[in-house]
Amino acid sequence: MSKLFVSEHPLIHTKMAMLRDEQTGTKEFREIIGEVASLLLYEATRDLPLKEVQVKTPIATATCKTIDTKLAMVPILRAGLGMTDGLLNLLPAAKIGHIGLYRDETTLEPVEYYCKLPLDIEERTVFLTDPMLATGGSADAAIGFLKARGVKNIIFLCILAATEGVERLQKNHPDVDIYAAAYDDGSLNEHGYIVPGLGDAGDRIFGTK
Ligand SMILES: O=P(O)(O)OC[C@H]1O[C@H](OP(=O)(O)OP(=O)(O)O)[C@H](O)[C@@H]1O
Ligand SMILES: O=c1cc[nH]c(=O)[nH]1
Ligand SMILES: [Mg+2]
Repeated sequence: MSKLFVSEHPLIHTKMAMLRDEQTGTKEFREIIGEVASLLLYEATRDLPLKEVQVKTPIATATCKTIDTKLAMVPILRAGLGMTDGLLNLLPAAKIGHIGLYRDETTLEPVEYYCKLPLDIEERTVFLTDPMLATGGSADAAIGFLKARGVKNIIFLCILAATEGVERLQKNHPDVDIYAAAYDDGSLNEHGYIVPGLGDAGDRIFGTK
């Protein structure tokens, strides 16, 4: 079964409290989403492979280590975009793909409207990002697209995960580790929203409601 990492870091706890607060406005919400995404990526890159390199310092040659895999970020539009700048702060050379999905409000099923991925995506370790993992339908479908393109190493990063979504991903994609800044262990409400959650992440990031 895949790993579920849920952060217990005091910085993330504090920022999650601000994200959950209904009084937090768009500017601050967007900034904090980026900060939490960076902190989460720090954890999610911990096990990446390393290679030795020789670096000439002003004094002598040092044996150093650098990441030994090609990387890509793939945000699930639209809300996943809110995490991208935070990730690029740590890995500015990563390639970026986009998968456009929205969740049908009635059926809660994901509807695809866009997909553009780096040509060599199958050679890359892919960080798939979406702030919210609710029913898991959107992440499940996005992982399916990546696998259909031959991607073998996928790590899913989200700000808030719910039990239903985690169980769905672990059942359908046991090879994909999940990194969440927080986890809400309860049922979704009648509209498929995470409880207590943080509301509609896309609307809060982009100020559309
Ligand atoms: O786990 P699920 O039940 O699929 O729900 C999560 C999805 O719902 C939200 O997207 P939404 O459909 O609101 O689109 P948006 O990002 O354009 O706001 C969120 O950003 C996820 O993509
Ligand atoms: O709670 C939820 C569930 C799905 N999408 C969101 O933005 N929030
Ligand atoms: Mg939304």
